[in-house]
Amino acid sequence: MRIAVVGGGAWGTALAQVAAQGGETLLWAREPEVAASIADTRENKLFLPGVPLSSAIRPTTDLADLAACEAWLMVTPAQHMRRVLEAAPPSPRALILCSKGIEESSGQLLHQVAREACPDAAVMVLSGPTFAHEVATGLPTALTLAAEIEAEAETVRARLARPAFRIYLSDDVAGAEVGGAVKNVLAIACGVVEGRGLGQNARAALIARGFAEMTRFGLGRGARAETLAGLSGLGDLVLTCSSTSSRNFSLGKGLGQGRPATELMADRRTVAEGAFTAPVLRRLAEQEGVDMPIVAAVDDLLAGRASVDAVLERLLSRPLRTERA
Ligand SMILES: NC(=O)c1ccc[n+]([C@@H]2O[C@H](COP(=O)([O-])OP(=O)(O)OC[C@H]3O[C@@H](n4cnc5c(N)ncnc54)[C@H](O)[C@@H]3O)[C@@H](O)[C@H]2O)c1
Ligand SMILES: O=P(O)(O)OC[C@H](O)CO
Repeated sequence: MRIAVVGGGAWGTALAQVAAQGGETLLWAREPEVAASIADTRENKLFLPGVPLSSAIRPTTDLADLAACEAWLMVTPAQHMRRVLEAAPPSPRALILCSKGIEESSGQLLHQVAREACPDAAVMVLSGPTFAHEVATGLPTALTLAAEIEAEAETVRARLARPAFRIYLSDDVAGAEVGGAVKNVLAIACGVVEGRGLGQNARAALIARGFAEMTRFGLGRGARAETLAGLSGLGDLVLTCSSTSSRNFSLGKGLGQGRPATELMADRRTVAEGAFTAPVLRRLAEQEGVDMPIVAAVDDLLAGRASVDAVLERLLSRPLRTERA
């Protein structure tokens, strides 16, 4: 199975590094300087500096080259995936979604976007606690590959899995996606706690109550509770809420230190998906009557509608209730 990775950011480059262990791997990058940097120096200086890359990664900026590959790993930012698929050659056999987010314009999860754009492809979701720089340097990592057609998923797993890149199969596509999308918003909230100096107790409370929000939203979208409690949900939530290696956590830390979102978002070349997921997730939750107060607080902070102290007071003055509510 010939693999193409679509997106030359940190995660696309790390995934190409894994796939290249099993044979030549195409890496489509939007930026000519990224393709040139990989071809000339075997390093993605812009998005994954300092990691020597395999000679089996073949960089390109031409989407037409994807036609030669049976499986595409989609690793563009979530808001750009549909446009890239529409500009690419006709459907591959397998489309493996590795981005984390919800399409703002349609409110769709990415597997729904992919099905619309590529109706003939077997659509899968690959997600879990996976900092790109750790994967690219071969540190042990485990993740979930969710697909409706198990045989296709097994073929993809056989091509990609390595001892230090452990892939667990699931048939809960929506569940694997919801976890990755929602945890980015919650990681911003945990960053705020860190930046404002609110303490470790507050961060643990946010993780647990944030997980309750993720579960409520996910169950409403047909996700299963055990998927949300697995690698792509709780596992990724714990990782991203605990480290400044997370771009989402770092963004939240800046907000907690009192810097405005506009300043923190200006000129950044890397993507903090939670900033794009928060408004659409809040909108969907309100439409569907799902209580997500932490997500709403992050949305207000990002939009500059409320200060850290105001959202904190709002969260702390909510009525006391049972834990399962
Ligand atoms: N970095 C990680 O550790 C990691 C791990 C798992 C999942 N992800 C997810 O992977 C996705 C990509 O993140 P990343 O970390 O590889 O990116 P990045 O922040 O390293 O780089 C930004 C990427 O956005 C692309 N981009 C910018 N504007 C674009 C446009 N108009 N059209 C298409 N692409 C455009 C750039 O080409 C580049 O590939 C995100 O959804 C992210 O949540 C990231
Ligand atoms: O740096 P972040 O916050 O985009 O997180 C990266 C990955 O999603 C962690 O699994």
